[in-house]
Amino acid sequence: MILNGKTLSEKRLNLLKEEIEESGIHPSLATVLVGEDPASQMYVRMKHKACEKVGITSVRAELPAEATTAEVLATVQKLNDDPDVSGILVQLPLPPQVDTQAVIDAVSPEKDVDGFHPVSIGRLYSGHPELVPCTPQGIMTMLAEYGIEIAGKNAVVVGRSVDVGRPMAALLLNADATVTICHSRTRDLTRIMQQADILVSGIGKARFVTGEMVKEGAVVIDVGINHDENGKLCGDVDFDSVVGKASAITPVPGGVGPMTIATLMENTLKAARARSCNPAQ
Ligand SMILES: Nc1nc2c(c(=O)[nH]1)N[C@@H](CN(C=O)c1ccc(C(=O)N[C@@H](CCC(=O)O)C(=O)O)cc1)CN2
Repeated sequence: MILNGKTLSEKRLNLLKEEIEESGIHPSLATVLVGEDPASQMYVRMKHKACEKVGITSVRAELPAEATTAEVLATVQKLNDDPDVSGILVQLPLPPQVDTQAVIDAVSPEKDVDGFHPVSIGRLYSGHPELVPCTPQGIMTMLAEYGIEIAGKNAVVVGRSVDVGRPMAALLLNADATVTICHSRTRDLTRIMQQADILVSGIGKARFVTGEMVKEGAVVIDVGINHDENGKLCGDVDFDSVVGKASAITPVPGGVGPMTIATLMENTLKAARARSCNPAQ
């Protein structure tokens, strides 16, 4: 079974549009883009397009590639203080001179629609998530929508990044999977991957995961955004060699990526709802 993130995200966005119309709430998302990285520019454009589709107001802050940490922090602070903004998204990666963690820490936890703030991460790891990072939450939505059971399964997450690997592991743990996180220093990586009922790869190596690394019937989730030697977009998973072995697999493109955007829209409504209950925030 191929898990179609493109179709599913469209379905979720249509539902969200209705929900927003009926809610009487006016969510708004502010994006912060520093520099002119073409991929980041494209992702930000996709986010604004999704906002338009579902009825979320969106505003953009753009800073030059040479912006300092202080300048980015001042932009975030302005958005924190703006009562018309319900969610703030700082597009990553930031240029090397900017202190990324300081910027993440500066976003008000109530507006942290990316779910990267330490408060959001703490809530997630304590088993009481509120705003959860969009890519892993999008994967959980996908698993639920396709009726894939998680409780009691062996889940292996390859990659320990703050935006994908770590929150993914926490979500799977909260859903009662037995979770192993692998990383660059993991020994016997192939043997561990072969034991996975659910395998999530977010390591950023083009077509690294091949058929012999995957257990028969495994669910394989590909978070990779890579380009192969011909410049073609591809994931971490060698789709052609894995598709025959997996019981379910996400393609790249058209798998996890669109779910990231749909989840961002859902998080923005969630943040706006919380503010409407507690306008003093
Ligand atoms: N602040 C954040 N920065 C980044 C995040 C994030 O969640 N928050 N994630 C990634 C990039 N990203 C969103 O920002 C993202 C990546 C890919 C897609 C997507 O839909 N990709 C398409 C293919 C698009 C193409 O043609 O290249 C797909 O997979 O089908 C959406 C969002 C890093 N930064």
